[in-house]
Amino acid sequence: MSAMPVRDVPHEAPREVAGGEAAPVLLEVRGLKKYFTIRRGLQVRAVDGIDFHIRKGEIFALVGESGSGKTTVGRVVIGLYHPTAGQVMFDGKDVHRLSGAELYRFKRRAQIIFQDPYASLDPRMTVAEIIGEALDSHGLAHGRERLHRIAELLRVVGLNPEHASRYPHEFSGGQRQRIGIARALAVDPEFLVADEPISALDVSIQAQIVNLLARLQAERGLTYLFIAHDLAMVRHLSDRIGVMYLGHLVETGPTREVYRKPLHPYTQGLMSAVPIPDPRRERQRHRILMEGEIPSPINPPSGCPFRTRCPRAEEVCARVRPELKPVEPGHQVACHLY
Ligand SMILES: Nc1ncnc2c1ncn2[C@@H]1O[C@H](COP(=O)(O)OP(=O)(O)OP(=O)(O)O)[C@@H](O)[C@H]1O
Repeated sequence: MSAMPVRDVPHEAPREVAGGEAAPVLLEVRGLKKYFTIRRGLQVRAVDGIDFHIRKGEIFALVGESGSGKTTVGRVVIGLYHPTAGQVMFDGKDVHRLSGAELYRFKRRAQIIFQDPYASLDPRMTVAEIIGEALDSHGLAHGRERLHRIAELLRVVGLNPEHASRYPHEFSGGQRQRIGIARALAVDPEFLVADEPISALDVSIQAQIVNLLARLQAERGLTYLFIAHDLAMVRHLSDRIGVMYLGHLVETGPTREVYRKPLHPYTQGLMSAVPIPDPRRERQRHRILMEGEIPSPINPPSGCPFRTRCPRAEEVCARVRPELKPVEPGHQVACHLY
C-alpha cells in the first residue's frame, strides 16, 4: 500500500480566513493505527497508519466503501476507541493522554453524531431527558434555564419544543436524527464527528439533515469530520476530502480538486461511479439541499434566484467561478451550478 500515490497534503491550498491567513489546525491525526483482535492470533487492521489534519471551521469528509475504516477513525478521534498506535492531537494536545479537567473539557468541545438515530437514542428517555442529560453532564443549566435551553435546542434543529416530553419512537427517522444533533449541540461543541449521519435515512430526508448540518456549521463556525458514503452529497458539503481504502488514506485534497482530477486509481474508480451532473437536475438538487425544510432567518435581497440564503455560497462561487461575484457580501447569487 505504501507505493500508492497519496496526494501531497502540504500542496493543498490552506483555507483562508478574514485577513488572508490560514485557519489554525484544530485536529491532527498522526500515524494512526487501530487493530481489533477478533480471536487469538486473528487481527483486523481496521486503520493502518493514516495522517490528516482539519483546520478550524473546515469540513473534512472521509469517504470510502464499507469496511474501509471510516467509523473506526471517527471513534478513535472522539476518544471512544484507544488507538493501537499513533496520535490524535486536538488543539495541540494528545486526546488519548488527557485526564481530569482536560479530558472533561475535551468531551465538551468535541461531540459525535451517530449513524443510526434508532440505536443511538435511549428509548426509555423522553427527548427532554436525553438533551437534559447532556446538559447535566457538564453542569450547564438548572431549573427554568434548563427547560429553556432544551426548548431552544429543539428549535435550532427544527423540532417543535412542545414535543420535548415525547419518546424517540414517537418521531420519524429524520426527526430522531435531529434529536441526536440537538443532544450533540447541547454542550456547545466546536468540533463534530458526523458518522454517516444520513445513511440510515430516506433519500428525501437526507438533504434536509445535510442542510441543517451545513447551516449549523456556518452559523456556529463548527469544524466537522464528516464520514460519508454519498459522494455526490459530500461534493457540495466539504472543503477537503480524504479517501479511505482498506484502512489506508489513499488520497486527500481540496474536494473540488479531488473530484476534478483524482490521482489514485482507487479514487478514480470511486469518482467514476459518481453520475456526471446534469445541470437541470443539479439545480433542482441544489435547491432542495439549500432550501430544505428549515427556512433561513435571513431574507435575501431582491434579485436572488433562491428563496433562502446559501450558507456556503460565497466560498463556493469564489472558489469555483471567481468571475461570478455575490450581489451582496455573504449572499448567494451564483454558485457553481448556475
Ligand atoms: N469493534 C470491532 N471489533 C472487531 N472488528 C471491527 C470492530 N469495528 C470495526 N471492525 C472491523 O474493522 C473494519 C473497518 O470497520 P469500520 O466500521 O471502521 O468501516 P467503515 O468504513 O466505517 O464501514 P461502514 O461504512 O460499513 O460503517 C471492518 O473490517 C470491521 O469489520
